[in-house]
Amino acid sequence: MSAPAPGTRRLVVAGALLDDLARPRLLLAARRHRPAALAGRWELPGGKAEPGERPVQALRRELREELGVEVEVGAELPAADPEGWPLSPALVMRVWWARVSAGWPEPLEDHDELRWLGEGGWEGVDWLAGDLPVVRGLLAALPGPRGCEDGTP
Ligand SMILES: Nc1nc2c([nH]c(=O)n2[C@H]2C[C@H](O)[C@@H](COP(=O)(O)OP(=O)(O)OP(=O)(O)O)O2)c(=O)[nH]1
Repeated sequence: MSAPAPGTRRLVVAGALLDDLARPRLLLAARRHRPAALAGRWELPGGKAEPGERPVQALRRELREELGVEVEVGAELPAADPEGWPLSPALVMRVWWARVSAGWPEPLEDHDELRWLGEGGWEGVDWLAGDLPVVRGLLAALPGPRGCEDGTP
């Protein structure tokens, strides 16, 4: 299959919401209840950027609409593809580390459950297929013995 032409996929933005950006332990996962084809599967909260909308601005809007929170946005999780993490032939996703700065996350729109996944449990829900490499990328990017560094002081 040939790669999609650059810029033809719709951008999805998502937050890897942590309890603490400097010493992450908990990651927030959200279970979709719609559409039917995705219901019951878990994802990172976020959504589609509108045409002309800056990606981080879109992320803040989506998290406000979906979870009712304001966030501190950290670094982006780099993907091998400069456009982001492929989700489907039509969708590509960019992901930022983030932390809730105001409010408490509630499943207000597309989700019926939110779960803070603890250490060792980040892969333990039924993620949407495109999210598995992302979650592994998040784990690999964690500092210290859990991640790509060997933890040697
Ligand atoms: N938000 C989010 N969407 C994901 C992830 N993984 C994944 O495959 N997707 C897919 C599911 C959807 O097909 C698409 C995101 O669309 P969405 O329905 O959340 O977008 P939206 O809130 O802007 O809603 P709409 O405009 O389509 O009504 O990307 C993920 O981790 N987070």
